[in-house]
Amino acid sequence: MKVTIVGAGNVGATCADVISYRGIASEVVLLDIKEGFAEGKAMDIMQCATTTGFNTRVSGVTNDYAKTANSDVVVITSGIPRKPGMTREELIGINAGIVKSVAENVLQHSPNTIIVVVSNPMDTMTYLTLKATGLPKNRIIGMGGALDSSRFKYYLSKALDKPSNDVQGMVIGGHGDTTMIPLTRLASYNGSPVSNFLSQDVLDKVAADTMVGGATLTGLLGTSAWYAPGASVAYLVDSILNDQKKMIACSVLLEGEYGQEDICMGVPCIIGKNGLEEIVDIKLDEKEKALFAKSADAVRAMNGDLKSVLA
Ligand SMILES: NC(=O)c1ccc[n+]([C@@H]2O[C@H](COP(=O)([O-])OP(=O)(O)OC[C@H]3O[C@@H](n4cnc5c(N)ncnc54)[C@H](O)[C@@H]3O)[C@@H](O)[C@H]2O)c1
Ligand SMILES: O=C(O)C[C@H](O)C(=O)O
Repeated sequence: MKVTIVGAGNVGATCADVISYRGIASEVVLLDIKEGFAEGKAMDIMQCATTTGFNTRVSGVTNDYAKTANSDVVVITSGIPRKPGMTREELIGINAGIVKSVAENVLQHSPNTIIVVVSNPMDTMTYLTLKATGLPKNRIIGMGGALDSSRFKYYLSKALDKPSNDVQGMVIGGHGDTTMIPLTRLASYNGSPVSNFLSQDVLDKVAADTMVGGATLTGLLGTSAWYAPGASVAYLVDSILNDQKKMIACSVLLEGEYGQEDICMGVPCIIGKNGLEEIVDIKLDEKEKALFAKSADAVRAMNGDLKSVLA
């Protein structure tokens, strides 16, 4: 199976590293516009093959889309990341043009591919990719919820003082500091509701920390995060390539689901060899439904800024 990752920066290269290390795909192509950069990242990753024992072939190219031909999955991580103090939404001006041209280029050589959109503001970039390419909704998947959910489980595990892998939880809604919806009511510690162990105040703090999880890391690192983002993309790609049918919160086109139309937002999705295979209705309560509607209003307002790019 072949995966192309466009944008060999922090997230793209980490994703390539995790995919190869875990043997998720037989071939990974990294593509970047910076001369020699993807080639260098690929060479560095390939020099781990004997020490970590993987067989994936990783190569890098400078803007040569012919080398990406017949990819099963294409991941778009090209574009600029935010700096401390910025929101993801402020990236739209530069990233919209990049994402649109990248999506058009990859489809020329991989017309049947499934596209995973990572560049921010991710929900709007996913919507843009869908509108610009006209691909069916199952083949355009935005990655954000997998990452936000992993951060949610991290903060829950810290509050519980128990291992992350014993904690279950999901974040839906927009992938933004104010639009994410960590579902604390449904989160559990090995099947027991976390509210059995944590007070409402602590749960509210966990949700608040989760929502600004990316901003916190951006403040610490000076640019946005990459280890968990790269690993989250690899997790999603694994579910596609190996037809795992995992339920993962992904940004996909809603056509009535969760009360929304003509918008891409994070909802629980079954992800398999066809990409998006099902949107699962997890029965939100009235409060969660109201939060989802408010989140949708914000994402829709952001999508309004795409008019000139889509014209
Ligand atoms: N959805 C998420 O959960 C999530 C998580 C982390 C980062 N991100 C986003 O992913 C994007 C990348 O983040 P990063 O930290 O890897 O940034 P980065 O600056 O390290 O890497 C971006 C790379 O894209 C390349 N690039 C720019 N324009 C290109 C083009 N037209 N074609 C090919 N390559 C091009 C750059 O040369 C650079 O190497 C940002 O927009 C960031 O906000 C999203
Ligand atoms: O925070 C960012 O800007 C990058 C990414 O969306 C993240 O959540 O890490």
